[in-house]
Amino acid sequence: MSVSRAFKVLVTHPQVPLPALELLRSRGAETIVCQSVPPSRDEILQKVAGVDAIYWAHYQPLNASILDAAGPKLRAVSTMSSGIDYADVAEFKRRQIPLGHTPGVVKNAVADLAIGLMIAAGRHFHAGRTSIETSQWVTERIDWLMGKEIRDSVIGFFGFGGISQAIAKRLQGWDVAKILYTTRTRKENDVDFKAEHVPFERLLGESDFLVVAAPLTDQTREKFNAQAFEQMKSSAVFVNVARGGLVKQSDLHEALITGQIFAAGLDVTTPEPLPANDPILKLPNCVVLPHMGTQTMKTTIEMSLLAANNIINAIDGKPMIRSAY
Ligand SMILES: O=C(O)[C@H](O)CO
Repeated sequence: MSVSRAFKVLVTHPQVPLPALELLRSRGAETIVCQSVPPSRDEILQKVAGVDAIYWAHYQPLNASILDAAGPKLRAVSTMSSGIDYADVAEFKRRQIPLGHTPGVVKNAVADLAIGLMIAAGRHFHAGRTSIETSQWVTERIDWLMGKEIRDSVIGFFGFGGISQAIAKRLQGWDVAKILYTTRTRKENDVDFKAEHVPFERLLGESDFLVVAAPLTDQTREKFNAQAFEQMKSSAVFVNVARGGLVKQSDLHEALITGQIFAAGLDVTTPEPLPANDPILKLPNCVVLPHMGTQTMKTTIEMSLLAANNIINAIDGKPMIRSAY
């Protein structure tokens, strides 16, 4: 059933894919599209007054100041991201304003990238490239750039939602030794991936590749710190595709320098963007990417449509497809 009357949606970024805008418009939306790149808070605050819905397409704080500026007609907000650590979810709950986000559809693109990082870090892509650029291509050494294989390795996941499960599914054909994961409660479908639910200490102590794919919350913030790295194998490869805030980056830097762990692959850092002179970029055993896990056109369009459908459902008085609370 279509939405019966016109409603106004503020879209906070001019590059939201057209299919999502067309979907909103086909359901009666008047779309007010912000034009600034990067998005300007002033423009948002100026245009948001009186809208029925907000399509939040970037990572600026989504908090009471935006909700106040929107006013009493606001009935739906959806982000175009899976992670919503920049949103004040408690404030949405308090005001009973539906907040949607776009998990699920991001899993395949992020899983591909995570496996890329496992290989890139485990096999010294960064050091290899640097050695060419600095004329240090050491062909005479047999032990040069010796890396870690996924075959016969214990793969550990911190978090076992859609992204981890998409990685585990892909790895079924890679002859891994074991798949372990740590979450608050056991996932009933873990048998589908031959994965074992283990306490955090076992995950740290046994993983050859440890992949972080869990939301950033007060409970997970800086979970990977000096104490955690000390419990990991010196041969371990650490990969983070979640949020930089789950890792105490100075402790990771130390663990990589001292050989506490073997290597790291990071799609997310603190801060973002990472300054060009950040010490983590200088480490030969660390591959760093600029938070590009979902950056494929296919996934971006799926995320944009899910955000639009979240809004349409809420305006129709139905539950959002993926609600943040
Ligand atoms: O949360 C997400 O959707 C991805 O990390 C992109 O930010």
